[in-house]
This record gives sequence, structure tokens and C-alpha cells, in this order.
Amino acid sequence: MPVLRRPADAPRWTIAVVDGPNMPNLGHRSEAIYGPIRSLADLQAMVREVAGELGVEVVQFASNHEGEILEFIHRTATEVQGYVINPAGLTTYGEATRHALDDTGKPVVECHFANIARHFAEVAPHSQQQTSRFTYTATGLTMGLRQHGYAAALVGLTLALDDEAFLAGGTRRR
Ligand SMILES: O=C1C[C@@](O)(C(=O)O)C[C@@H](O)[C@@H]1O
Repeated sequence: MPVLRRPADAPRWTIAVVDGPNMPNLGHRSEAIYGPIRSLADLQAMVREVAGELGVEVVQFASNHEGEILEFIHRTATEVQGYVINPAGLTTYGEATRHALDDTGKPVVECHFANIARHFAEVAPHSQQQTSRFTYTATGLTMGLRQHGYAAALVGLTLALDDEAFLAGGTRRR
């Protein structure tokens, strides 16, 4: 069976897709990093299209305010089967958000337009290099593929949810 064409009776998982601070400003950010995408609305439309083709539901949320993101995660924890998050402006210091996601016990895919490992290495001297606060408890990660990373995250998370053996050992993969 083709891997990406899920059977008609495959579970219609509900996946939350969260964009953190500064992502609502997409379209007015560095074209070198974010490419020519015009807006968050365009990104969200692409994500809905991918979800439709996969046969899953998405609940989308974007905010410049960490408290609103926390409330969204608390509210949806029992309604969704997994999260895709671009923590964006919360990437290096968003402990409360990382913790809220971890508390849900649901699989989490961290997603970035940029290859943040390279980006951080380029923008800061070695002694001050930063890392993502989210990576060590994320189930998986996509980065460096601009908006296509969201499609990759949705496909990967959907197939992981379909695969009972994948999540049997918990959401933190070794
Ligand atoms: O706002 C963002 C966006 C980002 O998460 C990305 O998608 O590449 C990378 C972060 O370092 C940055 O703060």
C-alpha cells in the first residue's frame, strides 16, 4: 500500500499546529530565512491542505503571547492526539511552553523554518551559543525546510500516530 495514501478508514487524528511569537508577522520577516511565503494565513492554508490530503484534522493556533499559547495547550490537551509547534520567539527560553507540552503526554514535533543549529552557530560566538529549549523533550524535529517542514512534521506525526509500535514506549524517543 502506498505509504502516504492512508486507507479511507484510517483514524482521523486531530493534530494541533502552534506558531509562537513573531510567526504572525510572517511575510515581513527575513526572506533569506523564511523565503517568499507571504503570510501566516498562507502557511496555515498550506497546512490545512496537507492535513486534508492525509485525512487528519488540524487545530491551528498562533500568538505573540506565551500565556495564550499555554492556555491553548491546556485547553486542547485532551482533545488532540499530538502537537506540531514552531516555538519561534520562545525557542531558547520557552520553558513554560515546553513544560506544558510535556505535561500533555502527547507526541510533539518541533518545527522551524531555519536550520536553527546552523543559524545559532552563525549568529552567536561559540561561548554564547544557544540551543532550543524544546528539543530534549520533543518526540521529533523538522528544520531547515522553511514551510515544507510543517508538511514533513504533519506527515511524520500522522504516520507515527498510525504506528502503535512507535509510540508504545512513550512519546520521548531514545
Ligand atoms: O522566530 C523564529 C523562527 C524559527 O523558529 C524558525 O521557524 O526558523 C527560528 C527561531 O530562532 C526564531 O526565533
